[in-house]
Formats: sequence, C-alpha cells, structure tokens
Amino acid sequence: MVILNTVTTIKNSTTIAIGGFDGMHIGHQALFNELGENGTIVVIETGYANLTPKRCREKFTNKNIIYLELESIRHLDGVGFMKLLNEKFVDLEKIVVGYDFHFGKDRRYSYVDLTELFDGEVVVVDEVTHKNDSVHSHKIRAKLQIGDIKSANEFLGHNYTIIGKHIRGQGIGAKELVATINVQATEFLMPKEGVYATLTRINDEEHFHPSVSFVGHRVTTDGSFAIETHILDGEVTCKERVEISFVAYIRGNEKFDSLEELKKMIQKDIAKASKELKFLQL
Ligand SMILES: Cc1cc2nc3c(=O)[nH]c(=O)nc-3n(C[C@H](O)[C@H](O)[C@H](O)COP(=O)(O)O)c2cc1C
Ligand SMILES: Nc1ncnc2c1ncn2[C@@H]1O[C@H](COP(=O)(O)OP(=O)(O)OP(=O)(O)O)[C@@H](O)[C@H]1O
Repeated sequence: MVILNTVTTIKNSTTIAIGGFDGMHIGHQALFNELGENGTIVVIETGYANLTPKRCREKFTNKNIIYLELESIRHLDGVGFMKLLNEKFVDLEKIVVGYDFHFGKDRRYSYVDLTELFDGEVVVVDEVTHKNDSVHSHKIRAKLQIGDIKSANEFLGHNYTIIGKHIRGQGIGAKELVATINVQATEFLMPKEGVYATLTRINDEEHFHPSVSFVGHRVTTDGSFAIETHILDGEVTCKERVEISFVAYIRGNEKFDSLEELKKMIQKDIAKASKELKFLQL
C-alpha cells in the first residue's frame, strides 16, 4: 500500500481523482472513467471506511491507488493542499472530483476553489443518481443496515463483499444442523442480522460457490455474534481466507425453541437461496 505522506514524489501520473471512495460505488466509478491511462486514485483515508476497508478498494479498479491520511492533511488550507498535490505529483495536469467534493480545513473548499488554485484542468463529474436517488457511501451503509441488499448492490455496481478469516465455530453446525464455515471480518460493516443468499470464495479459488449465510447473534445457541456460510455445491476445505458476497436478503435472525426447528428453517433458507442464485453466472 502506497501512503502519499511517506513518498517523496510520484512520476508519470498526469491525472488524479480525489475522494474517500469507500465502497467504490457507481458514483466513484464515474470519476475513475475520466482518469485515462496514466491516472491515479488518491484516497483520502479517514479511518472510517467499512465498505471497502484498507486494500479492499483495489478489488474494484485496475487503476493505481495512493492513500493520503486525513489526519495529516486536515489542517491544510486550499493553498496548502494544492501545494502538497503539486509537490507529490510532479507531472500533474488534470484533477477529477465529484460535484460535491470538499477539502481542506473544515471542508471549507470546493471544486470552485480547486479550479482557481490549480493551474491545470479540473474535471467536475455531475451527480450520479440511481432511480432518482443520489448515490453515496452513507446511503449504501444505511441500506445494508436495513437488509436492503439488492438496492445497496445497485448503488455499488457490484455485490457487497466482505473478506475475513476462517475461525473455529462451536462445533454444533456439522453435527446437528448443516456444515458452516465461521468467519471473522471485523473491519467491515455488517448487514442487518439475518440470513442471505450469498456467493462465497475460499482462499484464492477462481470461482465463487453458491451459499447461504447467517450474520448475527446466535440467539438459539450460545448468543454470540457469528458470520457463518454454508456452501451449497458440495464440501470445501477452508484454510484461511473467506470472501462472502451478499446477493439477497432471505429473512431476519430468529430464536428457535430447538435445534430441530432451526434445522427445518435452515432447509427452507437453502431452498430460497438456491432459487435466488440459480440465474447467476457463477
Ligand atoms: C442458513 C443459516 C441460518 C441460521 N439462522 C439462525 C437463526 O435464525 N437463529 C440463530 O440463532 N442461529 C441461526 N443460525 C446459526 C446457527 O445457530 C449456527 O449455525 C449453529 O449455532 C452452529 O454453529 P457452529 O457452526 O459454530 O457450530 C443459522 C445458520 C445458518 C447456516
Ligand atoms: N453520486 C456521485 N456523483 C458524482 N460524484 C460523486 C458521487 N458520490 C461521490 N462522488 C465524488 O467522489 C469522490 C469521493 O467522494 P466520497 O468519498 O465523499 O463519496 P460519497 O459516496 O459521497 O461518501 P459519503 O456518503 O461518505 O459522503 C468525491 O470527489 C465526490 O464528489
């Protein structure tokens, strides 16, 4: 990961797009489309990104990404911020931002100031909307939190995906219910508690498996929080890394009086998830 504060200069990058870019949603992609061949994405890292934390943004672009820690630039005024960009990007000719981009101390400066401060070209991308609604990371978070996976995915332009590590479960699943892979993915926003039709990739496999996943507190068993995925197309061996893409919300988290009842419900979940995933190209 390249952090701008720690590098002296970046050569051959004539165009940059600037923003937080958490989610790498369709609004962000409209900016990246303006970058051209020698373009670089400059991520202002707030530390709060939880849709595409850390290096996960890299999954959704083939452009170079450089990170700029908000803490180290938040005190700068417009002139200071522009000076930093010019010093770091020695070949800079063009800056791409969105219609609502703000920067500098107290987010006081807009693209209008940028146009005045920068000698080169400033491209301002118009508001990207979906079904008449402005696309933004905070709206995607809100949709995930109410389980509206389908419209969160429409805003994202890809399936909401979390990446985590395989951890040990309680050991009840395979014996009494269905076999599940238990996952820990603390840096990501968790969608609403419940059951989802998902696609799961194990380690660095090429393909995603159709799967049904549970996210939430296991109120029927030990009450602890868990992310569990049950693979629908056979048995897999999971060593370390698990990637879960959410496709559709099936139902909310429920407390069952017995494991028997939970098992019956899980069979229904499997049928629903299979139906949701049937038409997808895996
Ligand atoms: C498709 C699916 C749906 C689930 N739904 C619920 C649920 O509604 N309520 C609940 O308490 N646990 C639910 N669970 C989690 C089970 O309680 C959990 O798999 C079980 O406790 C075994 O955990 P283990 O894999 O750590 O052994 C679900 C699990 C799966 C795979
Ligand atoms: N819907 C959109 N249309 C056009 N440009 C956008 C849109 N959303 C964000 N941008 C631009 O993308 C860059 C990154 O913005 P930012 O990281 O603030 O995204 P955001 O989705 O607006 O996030 P948040 O919801 O947290 O405000 C900025 O230059 C911003 O103006």
